[in-house]
Amino acid sequence: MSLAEGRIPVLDIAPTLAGEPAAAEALAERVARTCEDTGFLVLSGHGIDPALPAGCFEAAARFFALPEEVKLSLKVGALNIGFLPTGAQVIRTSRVAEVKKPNLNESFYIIRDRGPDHPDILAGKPFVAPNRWPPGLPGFREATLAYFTAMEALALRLLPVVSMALGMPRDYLAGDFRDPACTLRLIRYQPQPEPEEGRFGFAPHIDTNLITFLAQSALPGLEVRTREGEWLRPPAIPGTFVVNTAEMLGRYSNNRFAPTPHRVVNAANEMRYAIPFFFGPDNDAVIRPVPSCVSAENPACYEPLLYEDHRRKLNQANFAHRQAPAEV
Ligand SMILES: O=C(O)CCC(=O)C(=O)O
Ligand SMILES: [Fe+2]
Repeated sequence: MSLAEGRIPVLDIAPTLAGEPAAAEALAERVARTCEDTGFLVLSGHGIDPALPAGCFEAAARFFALPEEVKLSLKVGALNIGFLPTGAQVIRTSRVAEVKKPNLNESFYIIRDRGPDHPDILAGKPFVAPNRWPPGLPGFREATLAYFTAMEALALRLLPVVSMALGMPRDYLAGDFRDPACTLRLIRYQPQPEPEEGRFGFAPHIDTNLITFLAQSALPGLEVRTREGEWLRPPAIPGTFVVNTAEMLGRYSNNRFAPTPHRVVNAANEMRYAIPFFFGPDNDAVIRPVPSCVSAENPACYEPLLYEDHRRKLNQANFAHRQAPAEV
């Protein structure tokens, strides 16, 4: 086994999903060890029909091939729902690197699908609004939502493993994930065959949710920074998912499972596509370090945090169109 494979292990979750005795405990142990190190792992045996990510990648390619004016008519507004053109995201909140140049990607964000008369929308709940579906793309909505639904279900089935990896009872986190804030982001990266200082498909960053699921992209480009400062590529095994820990798991674990910086450079001569699924807590969940990760010697590093407050702050910092002109 190469060093990279050892630090980003491939974990077969089929025994856990089948409910085999002691499988979830054994998986939780391996997850914990990896989360203490790189925070990246690869899932096999997940039971997701390969047609679902394939259909979502295909939908992404069809969307980004639309004329620019059609895509711009779906441009994100106050919330990250819809189209984010190239150049609109600068990771100002990165603690990893000073990032000044915009990412060389364009994105399309989809959240849980709610019609305009959905009770959450009528109630004015924060961070909910109808999705912005592109016209003239038959099957796009169905393919992306089928993928969204399958990934949310998988994430919820793994939540007990995350609780156990934290050293808590299997249902400990369930109360914070009754209506989890999930986002499916379709991404197209421009080719970047010539390296350029400080220019990335996606600049070094950590994810801000709980855990992220990445169906394997057809092209390489994703790199993960170890604590020693080396950049590793996760094993690119077709049909698996790369999973990474994000900021809220860092908070729950009182930094025991600190999220790991990662970046994307698409050095190929063609477009690279990615379809990350971001799984996060309920918007009204209050994230606190869990008791098993706090002690007299290791006091809580974080105050309780309302997840929607966290999202509000990020929403303003990283996206050019939501900033006061003086800050841009
Ligand atoms: O494109 C990828 O492989 C990773 C994308 C990513 O890190 C993100 O969207 O947060
Ligand atoms: Fe990321």
